[in-house]
Amino acid sequence: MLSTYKKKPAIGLNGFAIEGWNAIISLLGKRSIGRCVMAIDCYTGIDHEELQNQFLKLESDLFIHTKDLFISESEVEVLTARFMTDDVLFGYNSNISLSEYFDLDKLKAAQKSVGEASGSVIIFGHGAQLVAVADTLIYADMPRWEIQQRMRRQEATALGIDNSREPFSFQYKRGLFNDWRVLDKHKRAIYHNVDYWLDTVAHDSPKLIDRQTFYAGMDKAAASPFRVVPFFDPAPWGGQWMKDEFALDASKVNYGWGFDCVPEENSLLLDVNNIVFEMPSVNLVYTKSSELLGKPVEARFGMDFPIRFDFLDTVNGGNLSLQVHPTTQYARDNFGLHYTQDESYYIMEAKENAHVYIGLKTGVDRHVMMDELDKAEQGDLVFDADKYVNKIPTKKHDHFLIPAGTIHCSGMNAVVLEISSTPNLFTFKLWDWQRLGLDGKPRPINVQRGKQVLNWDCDTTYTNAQLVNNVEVVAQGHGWVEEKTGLHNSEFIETRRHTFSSPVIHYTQESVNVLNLVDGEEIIVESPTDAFEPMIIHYAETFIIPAAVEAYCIRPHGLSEGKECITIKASVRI
Ligand SMILES: O=P(O)(O)OC[C@H]1O[C@@H](O)[C@@H](O)[C@@H](O)[C@@H]1O
Repeated sequence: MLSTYKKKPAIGLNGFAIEGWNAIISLLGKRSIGRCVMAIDCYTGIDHEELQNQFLKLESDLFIHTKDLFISESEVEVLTARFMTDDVLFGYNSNISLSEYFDLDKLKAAQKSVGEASGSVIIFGHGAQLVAVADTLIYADMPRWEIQQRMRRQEATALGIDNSREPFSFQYKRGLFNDWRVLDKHKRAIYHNVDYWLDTVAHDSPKLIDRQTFYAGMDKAAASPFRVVPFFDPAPWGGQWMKDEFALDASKVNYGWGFDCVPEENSLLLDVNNIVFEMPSVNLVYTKSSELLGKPVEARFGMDFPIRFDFLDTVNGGNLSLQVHPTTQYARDNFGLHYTQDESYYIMEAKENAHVYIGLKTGVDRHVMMDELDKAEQGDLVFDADKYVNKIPTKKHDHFLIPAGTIHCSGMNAVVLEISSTPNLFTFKLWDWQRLGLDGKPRPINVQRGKQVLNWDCDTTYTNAQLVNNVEVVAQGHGWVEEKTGLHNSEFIETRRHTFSSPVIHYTQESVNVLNLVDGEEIIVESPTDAFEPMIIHYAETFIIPAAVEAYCIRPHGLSEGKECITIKASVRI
């Protein structure tokens, strides 16, 4: 089958971009002559040695690596212990600042030597800009998905600690709860000072763009429909649908997850005169928050992109773990989250026997059920999920609403488009069907935490009335129908489904819109006022419309011309 799903969407623009170390070092060499300070600040995940070796070629009179100015690794452990916690999966969101990683005496001595230097100075490493205000500031960025690949290959070190030998889940936990928060806070403070952005995702093929090009890319993305770069990962329950549909690596055992819109973790590509520059898409959220999110959304969520779209593929795979997500207060008290992991499952594809587990059966005895889950966690019992949880047969276009506290999981042989709030780690597994994780070990079960957040009022009656296919027609016209499909009234996301064979006008209404083409081969997104370039979208592609776009028109296109297509759109309820 020929896949139409685009895996490398890029925003095209003209600007300044160069590629290759020779070109980059030669350009920067011209800016590093005489009495001048150049700082190369960076994110985690970069190859420190590779970058240091390249910048040493500039033969500066003084070269400072900020790692030599940091407190010791054991002091970093102490500094971060409260946020790392003893839990194997969950930490607490850190409020540490990057300046706390510096040994003050060493920092002062370095600052003195920079002040006294008569020639060129290079300061390299995390927080380089905190050592001295540079004449030229370069930021070596790294998207989180690439960092995770490097963590798995033991190639990445954490902020102030070399934890590359630790299991991936520990490295990820330190990144998510501490390092990336610390570095994002620092990056937000220096965006406007950065002269050049450096992309070293592809080893040996670095790219550099300048400040004007960076902002031209941000301006364009914040004013047009765009896509982020999707990424895919195997899972213990993973399936085979995405492999074919998206033409993924056939040699992989399966693909479970497809992350199509998690801007904290996805990349954004800028195609600058045919040089494709990769950066974390969160740069757009941080530099264009009100244009992208909309002012009322920014007022509520700050610089968090609150909507997540991802795929869960269980076709010829298994059931997800039977699970529950924390209530808002629990997530706030225990993990320092501002909002919790509210979810929904939009069914993209379903084989004949597909089903979703959701909500408790009416009349279950909570004490007996919890006792059995406890025993199952100890390995003393095989938990009978069907006895306690509603198992609902499903078909394409069903929409299940899953507010925090709802027991749930997708069964095998379905493709779920998750339309959820952004947090995605906070899954309390209650039962994992006696199955091992991909590393051959049982995955952590959290019955004790689950007990504290399970919504026992969510029985069969409640589930059927409030969580399954709560569909209502809200508007229609010639050749189109708009339906509200959710989410539940205790979740902040609004979803609208449009079924159409003729053009449909949409309004962002001061919220970022996230959409997916859930039926039909191809549509085109256009501006009624020619304010942005038209964008073609194929089946299953997720795309983002910044709030600042205000009005946009979607119609069937190409192979779908004149045929019926269906989009699902999510926005923040204001
Ligand atoms: O990998 P398991 O725990 O089976 O779950 C798979 C996924 O299920 C979904 O409903 C979400 O809650 C995800 O956060 C979770 O990762």
